[in-house]
Amino acid sequence: MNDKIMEVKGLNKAFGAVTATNDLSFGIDRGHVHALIGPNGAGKTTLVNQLTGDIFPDSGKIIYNSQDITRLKDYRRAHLGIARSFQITHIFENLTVGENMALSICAHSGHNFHFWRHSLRSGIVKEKLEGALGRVDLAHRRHLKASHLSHGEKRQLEVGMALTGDPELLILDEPMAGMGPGGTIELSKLIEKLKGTLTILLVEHDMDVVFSLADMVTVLVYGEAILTAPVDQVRKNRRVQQAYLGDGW
Ligand SMILES: Nc1ncnc2c1ncn2[C@@H]1O[C@H](COP(=O)(O)OP(=O)(O)OP(=O)(O)O)[C@@H](O)[C@H]1O
Repeated sequence: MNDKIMEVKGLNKAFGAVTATNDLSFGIDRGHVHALIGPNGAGKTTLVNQLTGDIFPDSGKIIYNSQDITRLKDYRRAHLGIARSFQITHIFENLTVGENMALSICAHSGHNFHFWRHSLRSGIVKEKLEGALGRVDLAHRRHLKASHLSHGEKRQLEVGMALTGDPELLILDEPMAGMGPGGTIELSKLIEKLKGTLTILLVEHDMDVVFSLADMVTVLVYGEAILTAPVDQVRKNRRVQQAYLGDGW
């Protein structure tokens, strides 16, 4: 199998007169944390929406595990192993942490949604629940209502829920948004821990987080990928400094 889990080739997407994705090409190496950076309006969310199948490009190709998925529906991409954790939390505040996770496990394993509480008694679900809670360090919070979690812990839960489908590629869309320093450290630790167990595409504005976690970085400017390179090269690149990081970098 190709060592690129995903390749984007000549992708174009316009909204009326706005070109949000402009002949964009880059690849993501299997097992890497690959960051996507760029100023506001650079087209990061539009690109991610095309990778997950929420919107379709006008032209160009998206190849995943050597398969052309450009026109594949979002749920079919999820079945192929692409998971996304959103900027806005998608958890049930009135359910406990354990219940949220169990619900996600049941949804991914095809259990009847109406009987998900019942399926909590199933040994397989229980075992998966233990693993899922442990993976995101929330085992000690399992009986707490999700509404009582800190902002950072909610993100951890959300990432945990995205992981219950055993994805190969996890897309994290601005996971640090709205987070205090403590939450950022905790979530960074979690991403560091996940590193190597799956491929992560990290859309992130916090450059300290990007530079400490990413193996490779793609820089978007006006919908174009102006550079895909290891962190050190991105830091030093003159065009990136001028376009995005400012001359202070
Ligand atoms: N549904 C839409 N209709 C019209 N224009 C859109 C739509 N979605 C995005 N755009 C435009 O496309 C461009 C890219 O937007 P996008 O949200 O993808 O950028 P971004 O890099 O994710 O920005 P941010 O960092 O602020 O989230 C912007 O000019 C935006 O206004």
